[in-house]
Amino acid sequence: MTKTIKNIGVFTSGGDAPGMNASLYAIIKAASLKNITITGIWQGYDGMVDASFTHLHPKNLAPHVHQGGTIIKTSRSPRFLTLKGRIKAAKNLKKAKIDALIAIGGDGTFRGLMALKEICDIPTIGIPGTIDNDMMGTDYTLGFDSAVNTAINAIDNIRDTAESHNRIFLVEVMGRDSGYIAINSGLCTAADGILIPESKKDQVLLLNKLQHFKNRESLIIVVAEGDETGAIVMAEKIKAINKKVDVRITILGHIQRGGNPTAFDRLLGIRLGVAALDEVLKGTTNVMAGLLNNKITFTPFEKVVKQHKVQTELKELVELFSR
Ligand SMILES: Nc1ncnc2c1ncn2[C@@H]1O[C@H](COP(=O)(O)OP(=O)(O)OP(=O)(O)O)[C@@H](O)[C@H]1O
Ligand SMILES: O=P(O)(O)OC[C@H]1O[C@](O)(CO)[C@@H](O)[C@@H]1O
Repeated sequence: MTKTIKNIGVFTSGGDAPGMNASLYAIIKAASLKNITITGIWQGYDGMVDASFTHLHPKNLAPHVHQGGTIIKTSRSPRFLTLKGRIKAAKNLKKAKIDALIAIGGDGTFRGLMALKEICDIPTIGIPGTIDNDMMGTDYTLGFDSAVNTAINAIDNIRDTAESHNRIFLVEVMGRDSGYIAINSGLCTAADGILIPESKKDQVLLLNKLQHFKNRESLIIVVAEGDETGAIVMAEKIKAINKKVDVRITILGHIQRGGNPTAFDRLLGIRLGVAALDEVLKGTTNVMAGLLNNKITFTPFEKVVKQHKVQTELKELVELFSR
């Protein structure tokens, strides 16, 4: 028989992402209306290993819905990667009478929940929270839309100075293994080239175009962090084939992880938060709540692996606009 769930542990893990606070708020608000206690676990898996727990009330979260980051903090926890660390975490959850877990994080976070399952039968549900948008089982991850908008604003600013000097700018955007931020921000800023890890053709197209480039106009090239060469090496390649070009590099970095979440990310966080809560209360376990074709869907963690493929339609757009 499924154990009655009265106390749910909630945590954020991996890279923070705008929309995490909105999602936490939704979970806590919905839980309070069902008389369910929400225990916040500080700093991701580190808080589980250290028994760093706190009671959360909707009033704690409502003033933070519009803010990026995560008020209960996050971590990449090497200790939880060890069996010793996970055994300690499982004991702490039991001692704190936590009956179920909701985790907001990326695919690494869900791998962590699968590892925990081997030593502890607590039900777990995941909410995709990463700016990289690199997960199966959802069209969008929390924070992606906000990160893309941040990158677009930055690239728009760079465009002004690039135009004024007729320079080539290589703008590196985040995405450890994924080109989604580069594709969306590049297309929305009319970039002249978009380099992503999922394509091998992109560099060839760009270098062909730049061979005879005269400094009579500017060019914006958006490069994904996870691209096989990256912005710095690419700048060298460009200078090697065309000595006349004036190239500058801007690495946007963690600026893309912060800032207020967009309306899309706030609403996504709220929808997935409430759906995750309802589903875990039904006794469902080891699934991630996602949004597929604008419908809430639950996908087993085993299938939520890094998504290295980009839709053909988007890839074709990248090639079209890189010519
Ligand atoms: N195989 C695993 N076994 C146990 N724990 C894991 C495993 N993989 C990841 N974790 C835990 O999950 C944490 C978060 O994973 P990771 O750092 O990969 O971020 P993520 O959730 O993928 O988010 P992001 O996409 O923002 O990087 C890790 O620091 C580690 O503590
Ligand atoms: O938090 P860290 O360790 O700097 O991680 C940076 C990585 O996290 C991500 O921002 C995803 O959260 C990647 O795009 C990036 O490569």
